[in-house]
Amino acid sequence: MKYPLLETIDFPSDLRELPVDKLEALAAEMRRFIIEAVAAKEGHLGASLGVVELTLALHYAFNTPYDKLIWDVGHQAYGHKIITGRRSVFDTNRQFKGISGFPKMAESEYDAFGTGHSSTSISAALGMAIASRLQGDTKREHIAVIGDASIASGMAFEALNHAGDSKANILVILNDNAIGIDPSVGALKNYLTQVKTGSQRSVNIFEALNFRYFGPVDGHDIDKLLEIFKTLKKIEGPKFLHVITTKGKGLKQAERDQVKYHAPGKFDALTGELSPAKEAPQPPKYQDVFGLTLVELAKKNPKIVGITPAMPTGSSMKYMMQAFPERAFDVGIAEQHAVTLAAGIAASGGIAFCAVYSTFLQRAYDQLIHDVALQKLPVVFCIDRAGLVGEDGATHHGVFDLAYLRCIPNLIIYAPRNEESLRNIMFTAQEGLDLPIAIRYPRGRGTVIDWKKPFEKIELGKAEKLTEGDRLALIVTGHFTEKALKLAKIFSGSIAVYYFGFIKPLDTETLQDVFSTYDKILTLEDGVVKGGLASAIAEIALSSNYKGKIISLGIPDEFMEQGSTEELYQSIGLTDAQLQSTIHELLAE
Ligand SMILES: Cc1ncc(C[n+]2csc(CCOP(=O)(O)OP(=O)(O)O)c2C)c(N)n1
Ligand SMILES: CC(=O)[C@@H](O)[C@H](O)COP(=O)(O)O
Ligand SMILES: [Mg+2]
Repeated sequence: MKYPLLETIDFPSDLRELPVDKLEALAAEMRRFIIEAVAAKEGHLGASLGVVELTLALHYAFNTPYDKLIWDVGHQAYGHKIITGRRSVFDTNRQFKGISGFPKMAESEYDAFGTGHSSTSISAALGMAIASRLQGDTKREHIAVIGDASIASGMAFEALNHAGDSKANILVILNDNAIGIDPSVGALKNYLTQVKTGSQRSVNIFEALNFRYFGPVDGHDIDKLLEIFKTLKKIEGPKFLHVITTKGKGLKQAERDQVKYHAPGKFDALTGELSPAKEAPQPPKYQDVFGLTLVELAKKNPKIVGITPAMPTGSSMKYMMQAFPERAFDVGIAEQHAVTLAAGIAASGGIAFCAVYSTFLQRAYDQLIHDVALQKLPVVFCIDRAGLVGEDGATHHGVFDLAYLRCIPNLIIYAPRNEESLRNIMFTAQEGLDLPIAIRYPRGRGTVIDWKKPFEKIELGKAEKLTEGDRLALIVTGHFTEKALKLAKIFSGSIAVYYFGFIKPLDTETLQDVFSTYDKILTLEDGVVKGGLASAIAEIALSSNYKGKIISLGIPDEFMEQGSTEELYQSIGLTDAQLQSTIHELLAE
């Protein structure tokens, strides 16, 4: 047997049959299992390696699934999945039609709450604890395992504030490894460092919030964890356990380069070395174009300030942070704060470029409306990971932004068709706007660009006709414009491609031309059709009494699961080949 102990554990009930002295060996097997699985299939590595002992100790000591265990973010729950009925399908982790890379209630009764976005676990656990109490069950434990970066988020603080003033049976376990995806930031991080080094002698802030505080304890010492859990199980009410772990524990490279090995892509399971990069020259990532262009612009424009909530590497804001440490801020997992901080900078004459993943910007919706748009503060939102993101799945796809932004007055919304137009809109925005702008672009690489090409100012609100064609108007936005151009080539002379970079303000003049010329319009976008570009066009078509046919392609009205973007496109008819046959049918009508 490759994993003699692990293969005997299908569920936590099996685990609880093992003598305690076997748990360390089991932990070593679990670690090896995770390393082999992630090396081959990719995924989040460091976080799961760091909580192997904690995972085993929790399921050993507590009566899951009766006791509720919630993993904050959930990217560290691979070990949990492996011992809760999913070992045999773990090779499908994050794959199309496979298991999710995050806890998911529909997947297992052991996944007490679905996660993916951070800092929700304490609120959810508290809600469950209140419900248990109301149902007369005072014995059930409700456990939130939350990382040091995630606990610094406002939402986690709101929950601590509430929980500490309750009698709820809640155990908050702070898994402190001093890093998020990038190094943790902020005063709380400094405080936690002082607690760990013993230099913090004043009041314990968690005790001050009325939690029974335990720790700090070595989170890789199973015996110690079990001993503390024994004590904690006897205590009713809110409890807080501070656990110290090492992210990437057990794989040398992952411990050494914790940022890279957060989600390292494919690597050699034996050596830990990353798979070599592809040899063929590749177009740059949108993220790098964003990050390097920002530095280029900031060199000339001292008003520019960069902000990212906890994603300096992912968004490439790190380039600005390296070049201008005084003018670029990683504010931690604090999307709401990031947006209002940007509003404050704009209110005082600065030009704030706020880089946020589309899915995480959902957190800051009120700030967008109330603090930015209502006051016409010209913040530049660089909305990264717009569209389908792939293997992270439903929690992370950035498909709602066009719909949720389009209804906000005063907001300009632009989706560059390639990296060159991303550079040009950034240039245009920093020249000075009267209104805020949201620039949305996808994860990954686009087309080859000429970095030396001088910037060109983009005319706000203007659509472009990119190809001539007499039978069908194809209205497209964002990076899907490349798809549209390929189609125009195939159906040469038949399809007129209109690139609507601006979803708001919408170029109604060009639209009227389209309405008066074509009796068939196809709209194409990588966002939800309901509320996005398609809806914008339909609204004007209705008010213009357009009598032709409009077909709208994009993300349907359902949550898309995980898979490669190509597999996901295939599942909704958006591959190049499927689009070609759709157009073929349309033209044949
Ligand atoms: C609201 C939100 N913002 C950003 C992220 C991206 N993100 C995922 S994991 C992570 C870092 C989490 O760090 P920590 O809580 O310390 O857990 P660790 O990875 O160290 O186990 C971040 C920023 C997210 N999932 N949710
Ligand atoms: C768990 C989480 O939220 C992040 O690690 C996320 O998976 C990052 O996504 P990117 O890989 O697109 O930066
Ligand atoms: Mg951490």
